[in-house]
Amino acid sequence: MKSETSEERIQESANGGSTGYPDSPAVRVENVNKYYGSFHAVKNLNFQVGTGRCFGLLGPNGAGKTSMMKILYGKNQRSHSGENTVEVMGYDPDNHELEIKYLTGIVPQEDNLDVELTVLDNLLIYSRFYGMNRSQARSRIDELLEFMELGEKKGAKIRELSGGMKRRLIIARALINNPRLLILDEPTTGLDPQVRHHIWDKLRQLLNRGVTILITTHYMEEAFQLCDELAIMHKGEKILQGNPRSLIDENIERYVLEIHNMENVGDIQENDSVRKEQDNIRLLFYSNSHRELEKISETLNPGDYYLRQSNLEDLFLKSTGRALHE
Ligand SMILES: Nc1ncnc2c1ncn2[C@@H]1O[C@H](COP(=O)(O)OP(=O)(O)OP(=O)(O)O)[C@@H](O)[C@H]1O
Repeated sequence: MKSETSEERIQESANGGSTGYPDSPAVRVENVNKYYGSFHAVKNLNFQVGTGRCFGLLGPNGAGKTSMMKILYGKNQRSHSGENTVEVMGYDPDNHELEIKYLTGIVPQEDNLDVELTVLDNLLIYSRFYGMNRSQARSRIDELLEFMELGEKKGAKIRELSGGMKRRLIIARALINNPRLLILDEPTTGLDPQVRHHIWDKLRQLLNRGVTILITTHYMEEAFQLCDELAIMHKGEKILQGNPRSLIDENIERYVLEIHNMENVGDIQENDSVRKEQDNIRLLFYSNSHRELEKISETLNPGDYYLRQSNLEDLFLKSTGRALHE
């Protein structure tokens, strides 16, 4: 039996909703598709997000990440082209949008605050969507502004805030109903490194409190730092999934020699243990043997190259290609 009143729903959300036991996934996606007309934007997607875990969706522009996220919170209808399942905290978004609204917090890609209103009024208006009374809302808002370190901006108009403050406020807003699942679509795009690190720290604190996080990002460092697991999408399809460290270890050579000045580079060939890649500004040699790459580097000017461990960005480019997508 589901809760009837908004207060009960908020309480239920605080207690973990319909999936308040630790082993059940917070999100389950099986064979999900999304068509826009005849365009196939999400293709047979499958993944699960464990309760209290951080799951990342990565992919080039147009890969289908936002389309998938919107399906989860009911802003997009999935296409029913075959047997498929979507469950968010145990609910199907097709017929339980309201329940999901009470259990999740959404940080959309765009800043959709009301610019004419103050920080406080933006949050108060949002609290009404959850049926919170004014005193309940005010104490929650104070708590959240303190958490996101925006207390001093309570009376400020939105247009007086920096980009970083607006993003922090949108995260605070998404937490107003004490959600068990937080969905963030590129939460730190365009922000300076200090704000980005600040937001990562807050997201880690939420994870430590048991909140489940689903995030899309174009920042590989962000995905590596935060995600227990991630899926890389390409043209609507999932092409890789796993723990970030394991994905790197299992899918790309350990070391890379990056050559930035290609003017004086002779014709270095790839061989069985060295793989060559090139983009407009760099020549890259990948190998599991540090020594092999060192040997190549000995033929170069010291300032022209960089020998390092390969990372998530190397894997991302290897798996989704170096050509522009959209
Ligand atoms: N409402 C829509 N109508 C038609 N096509 C759409 C619509 N929304 C998205 N698309 C298309 O679906 C594809 C996937 O878009 P989506 O926004 O899901 O990608 P994304 O991976 O989130 O990209 P980005 O990283 O740029 O945000 C794109 O080709 C996009 O143009």
